[in-house]
Formats: sequence, C-alpha cells, structure tokens
Amino acid sequence: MRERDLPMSNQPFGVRLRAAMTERGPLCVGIDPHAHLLEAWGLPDDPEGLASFTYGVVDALADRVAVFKPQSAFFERFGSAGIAVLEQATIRLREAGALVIIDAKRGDIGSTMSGYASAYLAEKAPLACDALTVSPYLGFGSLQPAIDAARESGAGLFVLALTSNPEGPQFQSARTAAGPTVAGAVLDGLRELNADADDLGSFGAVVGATIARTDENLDIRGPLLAPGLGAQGATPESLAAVFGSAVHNVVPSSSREILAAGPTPTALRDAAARTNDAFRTVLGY
Ligand SMILES: O=C(O)c1cc(=O)[nH]c(=O)n1[C@@H]1O[C@H](COP(=O)(O)O)[C@@H](O)[C@H]1O
Repeated sequence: MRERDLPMSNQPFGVRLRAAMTERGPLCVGIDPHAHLLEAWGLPDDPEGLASFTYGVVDALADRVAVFKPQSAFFERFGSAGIAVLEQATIRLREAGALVIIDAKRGDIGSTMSGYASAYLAEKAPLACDALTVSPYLGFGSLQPAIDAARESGAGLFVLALTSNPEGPQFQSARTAAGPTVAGAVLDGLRELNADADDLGSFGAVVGATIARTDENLDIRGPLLAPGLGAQGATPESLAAVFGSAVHNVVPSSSREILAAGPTPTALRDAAARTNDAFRTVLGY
C-alpha cells in the first residue's frame, strides 16, 4: 500500500500534523503546570494538584485543540507520581484525536539516545507520543537513533535551532567549522530529512517566536515549533515578520497565557478559541 493510501492514524507525523491543524486550527497549547499556576487555580502544589490541573486542561480542550505540548519538567518535579500524570494525560489527549509533543529536550550520545527513543517514540512505550523535542548539541548525528525510531513508528521530532531565550544566540549563531552557523547546520540537517515530504515532513525545528527576523533559511519542508507567544511577549502578528514565506508551517505554542485563563473550562475554551482564531488568520488556515 502506498503511504498516501494509509488511514490517517498510520500516516507519518507531518501528514497528521497538517491534517489536525487544518481541522482544529494551528494552536498548540503548552501544558506547563508551574507552582504559581496551581496556586492561581486554588490547587495544592502536590501530585493531586498536578493531576487536577492537568486533567482540567485535558477535559476542557482535548476535543478542540490540534496539538498539546506538556512540559516534562513540571511533571518530573513530582517524581513517579508526576510522570504517571504525564502518561495518563498523553493517552487521554491522543484518544481525543489531539497530537502530543512531549517537551523533554532530550539529547545524549547515540547509544543513550536510543534509550530515549525507546521511551518516547516506540509505538507501545508507556510514554509514547506523537513527537519529542530534542537537543542537537552533542552533534546532529547523535540524534540518529531518535530519527530512526521516529521513522519506524510514524512519530516526529522537533530539534532546537533558534530558541526563544536571550542566551540562545551565544551558541546557535556561532559558525561551525564547515561554515554555516550551528542553527543553520541544524536546519540543513532537517531539510535533508524532509526531502521526500510532499507537504510537511515529520522532522521539525524549534524556532522561537521571539527571535528577530533571521537570515537562516527556515524552509525545511517541516514544521516550525514556535514557542514564546503570550507570556514571553511574541504576538500572532509578529509571526509573519519572523517566519516569512515559511509561516504556513509554523506550530504556534502558548503555555502560561492560555493556562492562566483557567480553571473554569469555559474560560480555558474561550482563551484557546480566541488565540486559535488569531493564528488561523495569520498562518493561513
Ligand atoms: O522547546 C520548546 O518548547 C521551547 C523552546 C524555546 O526556544 N523556548 C521555549 O519557551 N520552549 C518551551 O515552551 C514553553 C513556553 O512556555 P510559555 O512561555 O509559558 O508560553 C516552555 O515549556 C519552554 O520550555
């Protein structure tokens, strides 16, 4: 059977991502259960509070938002009880037809990377997700086990390229021995991985929405995860200036700004719908 004849659930991540963003709008809701947000929702800063917060977001939004990005750090801080919530939330979101990017920014030598790949990208893993954020600073080639695992299971990767934090350029703008910047080398690697994609490949870059216009070529035939919207200051309107002709491939991600609208489900839904509408217009959905 040719790839394009497969049912949607068996399609590669990039195909499923485009379909989900077209159907539900491009917004990615980041699930970052900060201690101050638990407090603002009237919840204790413990595993029960974490569960109420996370499932509150899942119950309110899983059937209407295309993509969720739980931030592993805020689950890890509660040890195994927190990881159990991340696991359950991921399962529930996927059952509701949403895509889940686990934001764990993993990166290690190849042999350890294959351990991370088994943890997040193997189809039957307890924490199996649709895509994982990964860090290329041990060399782009160190990501190969994750790339292989993603191809095998139909998952995706988002590789850090031009991050939203002010310290990012210190390394990312540095020149490699071969000539391009570190970020440029990452984008080149991704372009190669997506070379066969018809529309959107499964290998994405993380490009903060807060960065100024860049000279790097963002046309990687893959998704561009753009955090930094809302709490870090970027707006939907700023995306066109940063991403230029690649703007239709942007996955705009917002965490604290949406989450602060809770805990009532109606308020969360209103905040997500308003933000999604603004992105639909700017990103051409
Ligand atoms: O990979 C990421 O998602 C990421 C990359 C980046 O360059 N900047 C960035 O803020 N993030 C993540 O995106 C989320 C941003 O959260 P808010 O600032 O609350 O919307 C956090 O979970 C960050 O770890």
